[in-house]
Amino acid sequence: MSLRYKKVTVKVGSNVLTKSDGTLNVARIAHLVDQLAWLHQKGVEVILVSSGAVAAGRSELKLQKKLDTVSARQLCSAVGQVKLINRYADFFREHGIVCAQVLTTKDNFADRDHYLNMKNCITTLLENRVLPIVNENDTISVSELMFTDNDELSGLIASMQNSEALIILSNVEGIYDGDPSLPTSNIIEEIDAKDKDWMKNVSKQKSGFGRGGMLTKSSIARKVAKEGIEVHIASGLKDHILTDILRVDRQAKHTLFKAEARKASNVKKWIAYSDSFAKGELVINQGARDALYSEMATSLLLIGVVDVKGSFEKGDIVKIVDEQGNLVGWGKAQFESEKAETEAGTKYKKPIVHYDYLYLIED
Ligand SMILES: Nc1ncnc2c1ncn2[C@@H]1O[C@H](COP(=O)(O)OP(=O)(O)O)[C@@H](O)[C@H]1O
Ligand SMILES: N[C@@H](CCC(=O)OP(=O)(O)O)C(=O)O
Repeated sequence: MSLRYKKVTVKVGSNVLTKSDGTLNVARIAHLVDQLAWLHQKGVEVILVSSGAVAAGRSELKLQKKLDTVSARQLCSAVGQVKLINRYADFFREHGIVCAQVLTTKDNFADRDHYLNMKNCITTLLENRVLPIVNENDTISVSELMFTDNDELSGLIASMQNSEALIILSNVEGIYDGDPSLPTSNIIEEIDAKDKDWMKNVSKQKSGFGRGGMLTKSSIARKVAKEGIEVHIASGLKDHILTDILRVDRQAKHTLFKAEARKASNVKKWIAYSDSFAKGELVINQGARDALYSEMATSLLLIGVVDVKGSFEKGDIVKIVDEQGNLVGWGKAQFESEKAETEAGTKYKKPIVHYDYLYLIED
């Protein structure tokens, strides 16, 4: 019996791990661990991104007074993460597997050094046959600098670790072609990452304990699939779902985002997730935009830059927008903002962003 992948990132949403009364669904966690352990024993490298800390903490605490959102999140996650990780550790131990807790914040990916440090941490765990369990550190995350949700974090981890697949387990069977609560809606079984049409059916609606909803899952899934990683969105409430997705002799109804054949380089992957760390902005004209989107690998030259906003140093990430303010992509600046400003619109030879350090969002 063969398996589809040898290296996967699995993300589990809060609603899979909690019951409707908010308490941890211990039987569900045990069943997920059984499947993850089976994969681990078959030699698959697994990284688990698990939500559920806030939900687990909330059900444990009897709050004496009403707290503001930030304090409540800090308190609940600090208490809940301990409960959650202990459950995982106990269940994995029964399978003879050592797991590890990796708590992170968006800041830990801010520059290339931090990013590579995080990558090294997870790689070292995997090399030592330790199963990493990653979660955002909500206790110390600053609201404005948080991941939208753990879907975004799992996309980043899958990309950073060069996983072959990202499996997102939620409380729905996949992406529906209409309102998920209507009997007339059906699961879209396969999505081409280039296609956008189906997105109109995805609403902002989210489940009881979820943070981002299907909308973030969808856009992250597209982004990750375009980097050459297959993305499966499936129900974590279904028995054997993980093993059914990985075993070639099994099938399970869910949504698959087909990976694009072209694989992005490691540096481009890092830049793809660096939007919130951009220090400045380059406004480019239509000609430059067309050149960047042409079939040829093209660097951004200053001749096509009409405005330089903000202050940045050589090596900083800059945002690239068109004259209408639409986002074109991000890149690593080859020189500082002052020089870019002076030379903007000129035939200055050295590109402000080299193609190897340029990530374009598609239109
Ligand atoms: N077209 C759609 N197909 C599936 N789910 C959808 C769609 N539009 C909105 N949703 C909502 O997205 C929810 C899942 O996202 P979320 O609440 O973030 O879960 P999780 O806790 O797993 O991250 C579903 O429970 C559903 O209410
Ligand atoms: N770090 C949070 C995760 C919040 C979150 O993204 O939840 P979800 O949308 O259910 O994946 C927690 O552990 O509660």
